[in-house]
Amino acid sequence: MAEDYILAFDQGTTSARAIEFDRWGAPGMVAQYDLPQHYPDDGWVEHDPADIWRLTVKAGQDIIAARGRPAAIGITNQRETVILWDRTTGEPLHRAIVWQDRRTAATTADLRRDGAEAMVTSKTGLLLDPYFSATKIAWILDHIPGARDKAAAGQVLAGTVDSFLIWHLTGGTAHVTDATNAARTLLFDVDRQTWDEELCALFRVPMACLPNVQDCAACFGTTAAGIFGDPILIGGVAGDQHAAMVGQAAFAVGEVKSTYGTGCFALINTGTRRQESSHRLLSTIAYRLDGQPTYALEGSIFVAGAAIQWLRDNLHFFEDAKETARLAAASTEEGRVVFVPAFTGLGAPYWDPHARGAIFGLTRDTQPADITRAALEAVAFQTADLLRAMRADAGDITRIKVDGGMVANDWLCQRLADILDLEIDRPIVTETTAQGAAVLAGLTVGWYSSLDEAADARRTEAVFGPKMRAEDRTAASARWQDAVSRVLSGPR
Ligand SMILES: Nc1ncnc2c1ncn2[C@@H]1O[C@H](COP(=O)(O)OP(=O)(O)O)[C@@H](O)[C@H]1O
Ligand SMILES: O=P(O)(O)OC[C@H](O)CO
Repeated sequence: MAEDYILAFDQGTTSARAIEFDRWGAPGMVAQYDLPQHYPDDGWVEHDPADIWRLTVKAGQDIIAARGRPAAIGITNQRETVILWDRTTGEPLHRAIVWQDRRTAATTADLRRDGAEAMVTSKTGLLLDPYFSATKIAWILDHIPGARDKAAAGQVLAGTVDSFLIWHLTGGTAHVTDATNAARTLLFDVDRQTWDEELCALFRVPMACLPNVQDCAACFGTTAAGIFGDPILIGGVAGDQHAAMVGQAAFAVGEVKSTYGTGCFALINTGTRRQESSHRLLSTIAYRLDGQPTYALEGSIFVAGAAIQWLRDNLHFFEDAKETARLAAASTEEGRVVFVPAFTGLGAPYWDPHARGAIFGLTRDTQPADITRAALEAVAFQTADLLRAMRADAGDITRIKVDGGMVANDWLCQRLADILDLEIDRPIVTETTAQGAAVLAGLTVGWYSSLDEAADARRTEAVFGPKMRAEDRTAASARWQDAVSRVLSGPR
């Protein structure tokens, strides 16, 4: 079925995936390769750009070898992660510094102490936290000998993972990104829709390093001959959480999607006028089409599925994440064990990069099943913290659309419904991130005339409703709040 499918790349934190989507939004063949993680120091997380490139190309080649040439390519990616590379050779200056990395916590704390946060938040919708790209770019420029001189001479290009991939896919001809990825850097004015001189000066990032910013559905370039055979148009790009808004068809004001992968990211559509948060949520771009941004409020949790991976890889509680549903159901303790997985600090609404993880309530008979259950419950409690802030900012929420690797877990979906006290709507296609990238590319090549037309593809597979007694929910939430208060680092 050559040219009758869109090839969507989902370059996530833990894997490089390529997925085939047809016109009706149905996924076909999937090629996936795990991405090696590097943890060189406490709170540091890196990826090798050569791995990101090699595994992405390999995944794409697998699909194209089996299915022929696609009509277009869509790209979605882990956000905030930055790569700097040489304009002539394409050689990276350093490993990618990943969104979870906290090495620049002192820089953002200093800037906050200097009173910069109000200006930064009003322009970017973000907060001063090491999560975002700007301080990571400056760190590489400051720590690689000669990098600042090279950047001053115009020899260094910087970008998020989409930008790095597109530059290489187009044979070094297109240095571009999309508005949603740009909006995560701390360097992009989300009202004026441009890189901002004052922000670039504050974070010491030369503007000349930054890519051109385009709509999410646009011509980003064509692949260089040879990588995937004949050239293919790259027609859609969005950060993964934004692509998931598209895949989940969360187009109406007030619609919420929450994605459960390595981390958890909940976004509520706030329409074409940007709304600022009064409760430490981020104000970001959901997607931008024809120059018009649609905005969202976002709550970001750094550790969701990553806690499951930690139980699997470090504590060897199980071999496959799938086993967690059975283990959690087998746990007989009633929520006495509370696990705060603040491995790399806490995100929204706490924003504490110095917090670290802890498990409370252990007794002589605590079993792996109890700790596994607590790891899944932590995902629900953290989402509850986000939704509390979201409701305070944006009004009532009665249903959320969920997706991501973790929502295959029925126990977790039921727990989410119980703790959040609302309906959890799980779609048939849970690869909504890649689906969103395919939809954006489909808009560019004329498969769809509007987002709404593409949205017809979304179908609900299951709805989980709350079953927990209100007093049990209140007691469980109080245990969680108490545990969180114990891991917060306090004023520094
Ligand atoms: N059945 C499951 N129950 C709980 N967690 C799961 C399950 N399946 C996968 N996960 C977790 O989900 C994450 C993978 O989800 P995915 O959406 O692929 O992540 P990412 O895009 O961040 O790489 C992993 O952290 C894994 O531990
Ligand atoms: O790769 P994921 O799916 O964990 O998403 C990472 C986020 O984009 C980080 O902000």
